[in-house]
Amino acid sequence: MPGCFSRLCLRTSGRLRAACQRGFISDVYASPQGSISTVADQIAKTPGELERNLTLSFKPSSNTLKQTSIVPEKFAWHSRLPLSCSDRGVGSVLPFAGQGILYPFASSTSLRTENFTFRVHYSVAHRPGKAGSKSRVQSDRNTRLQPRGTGSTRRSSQTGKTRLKVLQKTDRKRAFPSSLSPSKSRHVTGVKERGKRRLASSLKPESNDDGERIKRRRKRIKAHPRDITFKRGLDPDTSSISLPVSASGEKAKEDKPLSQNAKFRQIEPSRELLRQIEENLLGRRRLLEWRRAGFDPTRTSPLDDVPGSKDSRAQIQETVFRQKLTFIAAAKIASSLPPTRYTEIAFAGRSNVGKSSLINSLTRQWHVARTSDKPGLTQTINFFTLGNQLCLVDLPGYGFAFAKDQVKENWEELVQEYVTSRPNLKRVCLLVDAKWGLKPRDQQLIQLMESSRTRYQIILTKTDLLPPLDLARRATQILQILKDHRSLIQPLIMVSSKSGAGLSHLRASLARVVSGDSQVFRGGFILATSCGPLRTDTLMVFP
Ligand SMILES: Nc1nc2c(ncn2[C@@H]2O[C@H](COP(=O)(O)OP(=O)(O)OP(=O)(O)O)[C@@H](O)[C@H]2O)c(=O)[nH]1
Ligand SMILES: [Mg+2]
Repeated sequence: MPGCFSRLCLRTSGRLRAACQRGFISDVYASPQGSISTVADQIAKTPGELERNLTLSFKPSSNTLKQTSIVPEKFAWHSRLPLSCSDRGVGSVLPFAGQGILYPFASSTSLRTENFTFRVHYSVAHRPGKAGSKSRVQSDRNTRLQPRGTGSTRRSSQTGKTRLKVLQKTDRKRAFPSSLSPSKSRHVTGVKERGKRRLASSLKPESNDDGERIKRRRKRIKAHPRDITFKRGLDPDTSSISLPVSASGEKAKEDKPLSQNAKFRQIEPSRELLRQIEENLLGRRRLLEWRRAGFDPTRTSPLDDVPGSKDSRAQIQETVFRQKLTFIAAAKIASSLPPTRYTEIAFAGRSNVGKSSLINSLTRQWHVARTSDKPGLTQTINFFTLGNQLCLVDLPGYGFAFAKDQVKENWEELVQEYVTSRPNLKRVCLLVDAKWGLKPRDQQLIQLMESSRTRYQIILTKTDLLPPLDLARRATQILQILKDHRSLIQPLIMVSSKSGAGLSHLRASLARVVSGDSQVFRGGFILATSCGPLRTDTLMVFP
């Protein structure tokens, strides 16, 4: 019985939470009010009485801990069973039996990181319907099946199971006075408890006596706005589209303008692009797929390793990217920019898009450029030399960042000045998060570079977070938006610093900057042609 408490959720005033999925707390959501650094527990997967230690390392920034509660987020059928919890950390715990909510009221107001160990005791009953395992939950669930005001059951004298039977009988009589076949009725009494619930809903009448269609209520799962686990990487406020059904039964498609999400899904990517994504294992993939292709998922940036190789550094194809990456200067103001000795390639984009990570993974020299999951870490223009030929420039990001407005304005102005007036800047790699696509601030920078004739190339990052089809749509969408831009350098390249997918393409493309034979192609994608999925020696352009 997997996934009993499939998600636990830690909330502080509804803003701070840690989600637990498939038995492990895997995602951590932080807020400006505090942060959780480590959460570890394995939640029950088998029926029975269980006790577990749930340890949270939590750093409050104000007296927020008082309101912290642990809530099983996805209420499973057994979640009404009593839970109990005792506290071995700071504060006390009030078990809220019957509701499945644990309230640890902590008295601590210190701003230090604290470890709280909760001894969570929960009893997990057998699944309803299995022999000898009728529980209180079962009858609770059955009670919920009963619509209000039917009057067909008497609470005091009937068990949940009997009530369900009576309810089904009366419902069927009303909806299908004579049409229900005997075989179907046998089926109704024969199926297990879970099946009964589905059947009961399927037996509901779809139209009344006048032939009018009755609106069926769609079940909407309300997710936390920052929870993108089951979303397809699109705008959070446009995730669910329901087309209303008019009285005549026609869908009012024309009346309502399509949402951003619906428009996005209408994009049809080309076959070449889809093939390229498949061949290079771009997009969100299972580890199994990586293994089948001969990659070792335990390595850093695994898809950037040629299968079977032991020395990953030696496998970097473009010789220029094998050389040592050295930090030489950081500029906060225009006057502190270093002299123009090297050919420069700059990495621009929104904060947290993965600029610094890309510089590290391109050279496979980790931790040279500093990275963080907090937007706004890079606040100066950082120059890194690669041998004596090339300089990779890590620009501060624009958009949301944890920095003062004045500081942000200063660095944004500096970036604009740098990309428009630096004489030895040969290319700007404009990084776009594959999940969010081009944003207005990206378009502003593009306009600026168009007017100053700075050459730029679009690099889609974090491609490992998106399903392959959505990734292809995103690439197509961006190329459509930018199809008439003159300074845009093709091809658009999709990479993931985490998985290493697409990095060899980017190296090949950037190596041309050094050799001086970069061209502006009009509308195309690159396709790798070689023996292995990532041995890209030949680049072809498909218009
Ligand atoms: N899943 C995934 N995460 C990534 C990828 N690239 C970067 N990240 C993560 O994104 C976060 C931000 O990365 P950075 O390289 O610091 O981003 P940045 O653009 O330099 O950010 P600023 O310096 O704030 O402008 C880090 O937590 C990285 O681990 C990627 O390809 N896939
Ligand atoms: Mg950075």
